[in-house]
Parts: sequence; structure tokens; C-alpha cells
Amino acid sequence: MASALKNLSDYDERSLKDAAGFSFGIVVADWNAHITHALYEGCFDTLAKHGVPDSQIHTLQVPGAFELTAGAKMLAEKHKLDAVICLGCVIKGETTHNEYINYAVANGLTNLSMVYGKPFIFGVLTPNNEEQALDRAGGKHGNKGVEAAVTAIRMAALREGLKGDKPSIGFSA
Ligand SMILES: Nc1c(NC[C@H](O)[C@H](O)[C@H](O)CO)[nH]c(=O)[nH]c1=O
Ligand SMILES: CC(=O)[C@@H](O)COP(=O)(O)O
Repeated sequence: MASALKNLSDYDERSLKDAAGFSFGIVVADWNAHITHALYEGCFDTLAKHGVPDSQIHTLQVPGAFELTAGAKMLAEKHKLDAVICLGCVIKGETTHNEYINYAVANGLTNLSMVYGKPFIFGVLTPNNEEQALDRAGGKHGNKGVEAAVTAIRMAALREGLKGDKPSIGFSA
């Protein structure tokens, strides 16, 4: 569903488990810092709103979105984390360079999720222009960083719930 039809910052706060017991990594790309730092604020504030103490949020800045995968692995190796959130903004230029970055990061984070058996969240904007980026970094379509934090909390809770012999939770519409 397009962001125009589902605001990135909209979620049912009551349905989100208290996240005080979880630890998170956040990797942020420096490219388009005015955008990625807005994503970071949305992400950090959402984790804090759901009880995650500052001491359990581990942040790493990397040069660009292409380095998010490597940065995420570094954090996962250094800290015991329940999820790693990667934030970036890859704005299309004159060439297809953006496509190579976007696919590399998407595939890289998926691979890390499989290798580590824990969620690596793709909080990367891939806009065609600056306006689309601003609209999704706290503008009219919400904040991708908020969405990424909510996704991380939900996946960490799912992973915790499946540990041991607890029955898996049924579908809830
Ligand atoms: N054009 C953007 C980039 N490009 C840089 C790459 O991410 C990478 O750092 C470089 O290719 C060296 O490996 N990065 C972004 O995050 N956003 C862009 O719009
Ligand atoms: C996505 C990028 O790396 C971008 O800055 C490259 O721009 P261009 O395709 O015009 O070289």
C-alpha cells in the first residue's frame, strides 16, 4: 500500500508490547543527513515511547546507505540485540546508481536476518526526488523512522514469543 494511503507514523499504540526488555541497534547513513536524522529522531523517540531505555539503544553512523549492511553486522557482533534498524535515504540521480544501492541494502539486510535469525529492519527511503523524501521523513506521509521502530518492536516480540515451547499466536485481523 502506498505511503499516500497509509501514513508511515500511524499505528495502534495499544497493540504494541512494552519494549523495555529489548535492546536495539540503529544504523544511520550520513548521506542526505537532513532526512536521515529526521528518521533517526522518529525512530529513537518511538522506541523510547515504548519503554526502551537509552542504554539499550546502540547507534552507529555510516557514510552512505550502501554501508548500512556492514554497519548493521558490526553492531550485531558487538552487542546482544533483539533487532537492528537501518535508516537511510537514497535519492534517485541521473544514473541507475540508486538502484544498485537499494537492491544491495535490501538483499544485504535480508541475508543478515537469515544468518542471525533476528530482524534487520529496512528503514531506507528510496525517493525519486527531495520532496518525496521530505514527505516521508516527518512530512505529510509520516516518518519512516517511526514505522521502522514499530516494526522492530513487533518483530522482537514475535521472536521472543516463539522461544521455548510457547504456541505461536494465531492470525488477528
Ligand atoms: N547517492 C546516495 C548515496 N551514495 C553513496 C553510497 O551509499 C555509498 O556510500 C558509496 O557508493 C560508497 O560505497 N548514499 C545514500 O545513502 N543516499 C544517496 O542518495
Ligand atoms: C544514488 C546516488 O548515489 C546518487 O547520488 C548518484 O547520482 P547520479 O546517478 O546522478 O550519479
